[in-house]
Amino acid sequence: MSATVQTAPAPVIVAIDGPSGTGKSSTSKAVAAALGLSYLDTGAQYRAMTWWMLSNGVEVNDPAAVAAAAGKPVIVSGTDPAAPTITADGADATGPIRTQEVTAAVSAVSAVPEVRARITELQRSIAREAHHGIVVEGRDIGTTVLPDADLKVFLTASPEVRAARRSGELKGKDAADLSVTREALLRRDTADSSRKTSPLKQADDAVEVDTTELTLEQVIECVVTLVEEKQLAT
Ligand SMILES: Nc1ncnc2c1ncn2[C@@H]1O[C@H](COP(=O)(O)OP(=O)(O)O)[C@@H](O)[C@H]1O
Ligand SMILES: Nc1ccn([C@H]2C[C@H](O)[C@@H](COP(=O)(O)OP(=O)(O)O)O2)c(=O)n1
Repeated sequence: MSATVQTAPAPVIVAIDGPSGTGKSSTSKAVAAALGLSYLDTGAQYRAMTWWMLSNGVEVNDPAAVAAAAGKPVIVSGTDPAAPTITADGADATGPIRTQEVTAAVSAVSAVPEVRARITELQRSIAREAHHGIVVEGRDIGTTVLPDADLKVFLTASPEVRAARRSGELKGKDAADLSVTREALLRRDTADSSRKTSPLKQADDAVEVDTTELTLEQVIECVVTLVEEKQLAT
């Protein structure tokens, strides 16, 4: 009698990059939940680093001061897509990292090479430890952090649609009008795309998905299909 040996499927690594408001977080969480994978929001890590610096009196527009402090905070990400968490030195950073103050400072902090080196190392170790696979979303995942990812997706959408999505989220909190949100978003795109160290950029082997005319459900379905196709091909 011959025994059939069942081998667990190899962990799948999915990189989802793109500018703000294209749907990276919503899509990545849903895809990870649907496929039983872990989830990592790398933007939350840069935001947590920025929040820690602002809270600890580091001059965020002084790259030398930011570089000197980059090794100090202990940043921990919980990777359950149903309840992702983020802490800095043990303090819950979930709420504070979404303030306008952090959003306005995060591009400057994340452009500093010492910050990127530290957080990139953290991201790679989280991906290595994800035994069932992981969806990692950010700006430089496909190009720099996980260049050997099994699937790379680059989400895009028109600036108008992205601003409308963001401003829909802000209502009742930091209500900013649409044009202010649009300008802030485009400023951040320019800063993130033009920095020297691992700028926001589509990887050569990424699949581009323009979400302008798609519902969130359609984007999720499209990415789930792309992951399943990769899994079947290996
Ligand atoms: N395809 C879509 N259609 C409509 N709204 C969307 C779509 N994708 C995302 N959203 C909404 O837009 C907002 C920003 O999405 P999010 O996933 O945070 O984007 P990102 O992580 O790229 O900044 C959220 O409120 C989300 O629900
Ligand atoms: N892999 C990453 C992820 C984010 N960043 C930086 C640049 C982004 O403007 C900020 C915030 O990222 P986040 O994904 O939270 O931003 P949005 O949700 O798209 O507004 O962090 C980065 O430099 N590299």
